Amino acid sequence: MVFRSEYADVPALDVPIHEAVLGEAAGFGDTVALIDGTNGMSLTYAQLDGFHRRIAAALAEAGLRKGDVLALHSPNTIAYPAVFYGATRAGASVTTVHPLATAEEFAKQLADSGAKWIVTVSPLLDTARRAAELTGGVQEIYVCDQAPASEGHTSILDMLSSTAPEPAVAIDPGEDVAALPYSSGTTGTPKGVMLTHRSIGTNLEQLRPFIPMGEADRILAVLPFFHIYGLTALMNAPLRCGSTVVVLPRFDLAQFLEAIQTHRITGLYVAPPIVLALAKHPLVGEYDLSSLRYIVSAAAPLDAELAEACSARLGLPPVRQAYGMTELSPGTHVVPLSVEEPPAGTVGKLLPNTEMRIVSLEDPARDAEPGTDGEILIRGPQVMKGYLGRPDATADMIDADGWVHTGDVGRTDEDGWLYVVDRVKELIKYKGYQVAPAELEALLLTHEQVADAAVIGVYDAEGNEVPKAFLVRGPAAESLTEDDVMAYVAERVSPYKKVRQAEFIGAVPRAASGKILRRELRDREKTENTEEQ
Ligand SMILES: CC(C)(COP(=O)(O)OP(=O)(O)OC[C@H]1O[C@@H](n2cnc3c(N)ncnc32)[C@H](O)[C@@H]1OP(=O)(O)O)[C@@H](O)C(=O)NCCC(=O)NCCSC(=O)/C=C/c1ccc(O)cc1
Repeated sequence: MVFRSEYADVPALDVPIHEAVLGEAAGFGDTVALIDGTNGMSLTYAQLDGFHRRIAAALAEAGLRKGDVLALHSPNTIAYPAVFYGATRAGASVTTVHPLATAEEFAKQLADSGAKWIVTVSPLLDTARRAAELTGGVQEIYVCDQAPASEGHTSILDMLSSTAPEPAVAIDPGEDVAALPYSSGTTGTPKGVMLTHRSIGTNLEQLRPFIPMGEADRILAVLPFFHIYGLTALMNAPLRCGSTVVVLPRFDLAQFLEAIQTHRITGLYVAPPIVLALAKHPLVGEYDLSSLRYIVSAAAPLDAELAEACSARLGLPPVRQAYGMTELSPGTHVVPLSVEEPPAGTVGKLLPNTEMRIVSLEDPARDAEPGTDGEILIRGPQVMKGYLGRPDATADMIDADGWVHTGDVGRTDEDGWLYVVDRVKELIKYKGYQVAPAELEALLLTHEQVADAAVIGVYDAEGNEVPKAFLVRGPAAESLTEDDVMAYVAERVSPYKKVRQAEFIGAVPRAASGKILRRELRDREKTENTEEQ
């Protein structure tokens, strides 16, 4: 059975993303577009419009051409949007990079995406330089700020006085890639997700009616712009509507609460760990959060009781969930703000122009019985173009009829509300960040004393899903401890990918094909936990 959206279709947005978002910017004039929540510096819409055009001109003058890939390697700053839209206006695809990526992780992304240009911030310049050295291929590294440490690198602040002509690049919104975020999808290591101007823009149109934004809205951007969630909900959507975006570079609870109070924030887009803090942390009571009108949570499963505790404590309507994934630009479901009492735990209803199937877990060729659990399949204009340079991985993810196999397990109720209940993909979600078991397993096998390794997600005492490694000792590795191995990994990956639990076992369970039997490890984990209780 194909579920279709109950909402009327919206037209595809067939313009480049910088036009879709900043088309009205000049008209918003002196309205404040962006505020740095750490120091109060701000940019108006007229400045954002002018600055992104100058950056486009300077990049084109430096030799950036349509189809080039530019790596944007920065925490959230007020300069981030100007660089992003400047790059797309010059014809680039922007690959967004985690600011805490190690040089080796960054180098892999540079090599895979073929990036020729890097824009970073001076505190991260060393990592960017090392990554560029490891790959070759990078023509120039720019910085967003000005600091003695970045001498010899052009700052985008210098670009603002460029007198070069603004490039007029012909962009085909349905074909040309605007953003190239990395995601591991349902299996394997991170891959470049090709999101076209049209898929991102149309998804903005699909989402707009349900969480409307306007000039009076003040949105807090603490989730990262480099993930499609932040890029869409915290950058593209509010800047398109003349709202004000208050930007924070990382999540620090006191700074976050202070920013809500000082800037009279009206809307929060968060992930479950922030809902937890808002529901439980004593510090929350010390701030005036009365400006808040709504909270949206996405990126990972949100416990219904926790959501209820959060909205009750803050005197707000229920926390609205949304569902989607990077490969879907990202949204497919949302709980509309206009629905006052959505059922507890739902991630929402299908967005316009979007279709869904829920297929049997035993026999994917069959639909699951109505109301029962099955894998969620999605079709719609927000589906990615594919994984860059990986036709096989793309074909595994998008079938011949255009359905994306999400790897998430869900069911609907009789009113069409979707509930996500489990996951069949091997991916681990640490606080809404993807951790690919295959990537950690490959790294663990580079440890001289580890003979074999498998990684699955387990839950820690706070209810966070965390990576756990099952390890087989190599010969002469009797003295190797779990802590040694965890420290080895921690030195080589971004902090969110750390292995946070480990256990030695006799052998990793594998199928005849060599494939790790993760279910056996999960069952083993469950049995051990039951025995402990
Ligand atoms: C704000 C969070 C929730 C919590 O932050 P945290 O507590 O600092 O933890 P981190 O996970 O960021 O950091 C891991 C470690 O790095 C450390 N860290 C941290 N920033 C630093 C630092 N700048 N220096 C140095 N150490 C540091 C941090 O202290 C921590 O240390 P440790 O635990 O001791 O290893 C953070 O995890 C976070 O941003 N998560 C969300 C990720 C995210 O946006 N995912 C979206 C994927 S796309 C998607 O799902 C789309 C859905 C969607 C669906 C439908 C829609 O309509 C729209 C969207």
